[in-house]
Order: sequence, then C-alpha cells, then structure tokens
Amino acid sequence: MISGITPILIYTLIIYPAMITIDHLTYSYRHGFTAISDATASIAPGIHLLLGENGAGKTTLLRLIAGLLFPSAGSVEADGCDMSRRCPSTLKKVFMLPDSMEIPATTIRGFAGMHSRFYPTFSQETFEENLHDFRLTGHENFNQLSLGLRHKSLLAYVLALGVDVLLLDEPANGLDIDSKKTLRNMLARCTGPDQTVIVSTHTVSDLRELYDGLIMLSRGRLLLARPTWEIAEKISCVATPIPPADALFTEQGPGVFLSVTANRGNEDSDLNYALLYSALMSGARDAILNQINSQTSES
Ligand SMILES: Nc1ncnc2c1ncn2[C@@H]1O[C@H](COP(=O)(O)OP(=O)(O)OP(=O)(O)O)[C@@H](O)[C@H]1O
Repeated sequence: MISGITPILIYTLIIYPAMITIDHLTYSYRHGFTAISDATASIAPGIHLLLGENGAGKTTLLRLIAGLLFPSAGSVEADGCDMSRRCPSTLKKVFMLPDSMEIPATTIRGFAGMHSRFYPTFSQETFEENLHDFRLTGHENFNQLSLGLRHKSLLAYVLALGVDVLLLDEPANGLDIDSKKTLRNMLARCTGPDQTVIVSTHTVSDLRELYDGLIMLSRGRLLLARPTWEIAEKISCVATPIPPADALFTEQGPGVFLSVTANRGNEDSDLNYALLYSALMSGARDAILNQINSQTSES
C-alpha cells in the first residue's frame, strides 16, 4: 500500500490475499540510473492497468515482478515466493509477454509445443479457441507474419498458459479495431478469479471495462496501486458544462469540462483512466492522492 492500511483494505486482503507483494523495491541500471525507487504495494488477483509516462519504469517493474531483473534493494514476492530466488516452482506460475518477442520456432504451434512443457497449467483447448478467435491457424510462418498477426499469435498462446501471474507489456500494440475487441473478450474469458494480470499500456480505452485495479508510476515512483472500486469510492470523474466549484482537477473536453472531484455522496461513477492519468501528472497530484488515500468517516 502507498499510504496507511485502511480497515477496508485489510478486509480486502483477507478475502483476496495479495498475489504480488512489492516491498521497498528499488532498481538501478548498471550506469546508476534508478528506474524504480522504494516502491511498496500489494497487488491482489484481478486485471490491473499499469500507467506511467514514457520512461516511468513500467517495463522495469514488470521485469522485476517476472524475476528477469534482480532488485537493487527491497523485494518482489509472487505467491509468497521471492522472485529473485528464481525458484522453478514459482517461475512456472509467472509469465511476462514483452511488447515485441522473437520465438525460436517457425510457427506459434511449434513454439507452444516446446515452451508449454515448462507451464503445467497450459491448456491446448484454450490455445485452439484463442487461435480460432483471432482467425489464425497457428501453422503460419511466424517470421512472415505482420507485426499485429505475430502479436495475436503470441497472445493466443500466453493467454492459454493459465499462469497465476501474467504480465503484458502493451498487449494491444499493432492490433486492428476488431482484434482489440477479441482480445478484450479473450482476456475476460481466460482470466480466472485467482489469477493476477498486469497490463502496461498507453492506450487506456482498449480494455477499459476489464480493469479491477490501477497501478500508476511516475519517474520510477509508485504513486498508486489500488483496486478500482476503492479509488471510485473516493473520487468521481464527471463531465459537466461548467467545471464543478470543488473540482480537484479539470480539463476541457469537446463541449464539456472533464473533472476529478471528491466522491462525497458515495456515488457510483466509472473511472476515466485518461483523465485520472492527466490529473495525477498535474499539479493536482497530491490533492488527488490525499483524497484517494483518505479514510472514510465511518471507517
Ligand atoms: N537496459 C537499460 N539500461 C539503462 N537504462 C535503462 C535500461 N532500460 C531502461 N532504462 C531506463 O530506465 C527508465 C525506465 O525504463 P522503462 O523501459 O522501464 O520505462 P517504461 O515506463 O516502460 O517506458 P515506455 O512507456 O517508454 O515503454 C528509462 O529512463 C530508461 O531509459
């Protein structure tokens, strides 16, 4: 957690124990640049949106969670195991799909045949269904596919792995409009209640309806890692003809003002991730984080 632990959050963590625990995590590249600085968070099962500006440290964080980088300080645990120990029993439960990936095989089926042996939860049936939904046979020569088709082949495979922790770096990159809809349905179908998926993206609209949590990084600092319901309980994203007097942040949209306000009436409101991102990147950041981290009066 970024701030104090609220009773609601304790309740949440008891009902849904954290799959990923990040404790004072710091990572510096060899030349000394610190890409992740003292990050602490608990991430429960569900689909989480990871946001941050270019160079914020999103890929570095995903690689640390996957055990592909070793922390300079602090730790990352997945399912209770320290990822830097690279225990085979934990590694088979975690997979990171980078934004571009080469495969040591001519077809995605050939790759799946070799690679899935390390992932006992892989489902051939789900893989077939995913290939079908993307209108792929899986017999296409991978290196002769377009960028989008290569990406769809990989997504069809990794979403069939059934791993506890799936880390997706820009999964909708290069996908056409219909394929993005297919990906959204596939992700919903392939993600069980005990799985944790983190989606790093700059395009927040593609999978908007799916997110259970929001993680926000800026300049290597973890600003926020919370379930979306908890954020929506504290703030509202509203569109009005004139900005509300108590708006914490406002930007002008086409014909309306888009604002972030405190959710004083405990009203249900959908989070506008693009608006929230702009708000957290503005001078209103502290006011919005204070509001999100504030205790509810009855808690
Ligand atoms: N191998 C590396 N060696 C040195 N510095 C690196 C290396 N990889 C990344 N960095 C630096 O670490 C910082 C975080 O990079 P990272 O790739 O994690 O950011 P990101 O949030 O994923 O960015 P983007 O949205 O542009 O993909 C950047 O300043 C980047 O230049």
